[in-house]
Amino acid sequence: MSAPTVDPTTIRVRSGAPYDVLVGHDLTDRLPALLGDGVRRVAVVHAPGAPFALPDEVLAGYEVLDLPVPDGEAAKAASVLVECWERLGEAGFTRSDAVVAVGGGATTDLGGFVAATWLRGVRVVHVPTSLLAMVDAAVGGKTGIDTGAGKNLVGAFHEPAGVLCDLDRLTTLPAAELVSGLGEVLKCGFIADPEILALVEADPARALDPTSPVVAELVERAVQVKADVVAGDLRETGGIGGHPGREALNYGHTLAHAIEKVTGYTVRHGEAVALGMVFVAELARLDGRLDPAVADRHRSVLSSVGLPVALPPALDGVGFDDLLAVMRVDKKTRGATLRFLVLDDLAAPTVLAGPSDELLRAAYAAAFPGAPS
Ligand SMILES: NC(=O)c1ccc[n+]([C@@H]2O[C@H](COP(=O)([O-])OP(=O)(O)OC[C@H]3O[C@@H](n4cnc5c(N)ncnc54)[C@H](O)[C@@H]3O)[C@@H](O)[C@H]2O)c1
Ligand SMILES: O=C(O)C(=O)C[C@@H](O)[C@H](O)[C@H](O)COP(=O)(O)O
Ligand SMILES: [Zn+2]
Repeated sequence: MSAPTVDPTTIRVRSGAPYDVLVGHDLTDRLPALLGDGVRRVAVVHAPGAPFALPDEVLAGYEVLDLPVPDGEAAKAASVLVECWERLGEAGFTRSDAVVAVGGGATTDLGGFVAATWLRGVRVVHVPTSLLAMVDAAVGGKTGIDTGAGKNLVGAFHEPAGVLCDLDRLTTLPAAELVSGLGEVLKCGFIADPEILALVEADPARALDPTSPVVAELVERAVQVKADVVAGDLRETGGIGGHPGREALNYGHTLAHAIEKVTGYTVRHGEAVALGMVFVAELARLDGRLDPAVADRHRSVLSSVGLPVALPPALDGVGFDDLLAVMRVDKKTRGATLRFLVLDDLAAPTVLAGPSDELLRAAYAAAFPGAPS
């Protein structure tokens, strides 16, 4: 059942071409306003199934090209992208037409990349359906697909014209996916807004209830963090005043992406980010920059909502060297120099460039005692 209709919270992303992220209940009928005037035809990129359907009345004013794509990470493949291009070509899709991507972060990443590449860029509006996509993937304009060498290695920056975070959609989201989304929410807490950590710590059960006002506040706060960061450094070229800029949003992601790749994407993104944050917290602690109590807070708050802080069975038999090999092709790597986002303190992210393999190994052993090297 939907909560009573109230005006959504509007978060403006003040980047290259400013746009709004709407957060609230019962918002689907706002889609035409986000698409804007002059759009006659929409290509709806969506995963299969009822949670990713848009009501007929919302699309009534448009000619609709239905573009179903595989569920989850399987959508982020070159073959799927090519199939979408073929469909757009057959339809004669023009620059006055628009893409609408409805789904989790994998769908919005793929749909955004379709929009970024077709005719060198057409309008896209995201309708994220997972917590993770609402707070992160659909906002900020990073789009892309995976390759055999790793995650998100091909992509483009292409900002949406608007983002519709209808919290009612979270009621069908599987519990494990909500938990995964909390991984990115808590990341925002560590890098920028510690009130997020306090909200979750005060009552973890409410953070796990998609109908609770706490979840609405967490979404709003995490979107605000992302909006602020990308407004300052849209293309990840660097921050100012010692802040790492957009790379801060990559907190925990260097190890996370390697874990996702070596496990064939069977570990959820937010789960992998949780493990990656436990790792970089130990890295920062061993490097003498992070108070041990803050490092420990990673484990406590992540585990309080059921995020993993110990290596899952999917990593059985995987040694640190296997992960290190994948981390060497991370986008933040420069030549042979690996770079990790770490914290000097809560809300004080910085880049640690070129840590020795010994330090990395020690941090991994401290984070995950007994793990194979
Ligand atoms: N572009 C970015 O800035 C950015 C940021 C963070 C993550 N990402 C990417 O996002 C992806 C992860 O996103 P995700 O966690 O949403 O995963 P996902 O898109 O794979 O969705 C996870 C699962 O949840 C299901 N689901 C989604 N919404 C649902 C709903 N309302 N009801 C029922 N089921 C629903 C999907 O069908 C899927 O099975 C990764 O590929 C990650 O790299 C991108
Ligand atoms: O928006 C960003 O910038 C991020 O880094 C957000 C991350 O949560 C997200 O997973 C992103 O897709 C990772 O980007 P990548 O450039 O490391 O592939
Ligand atoms: Zn992420």
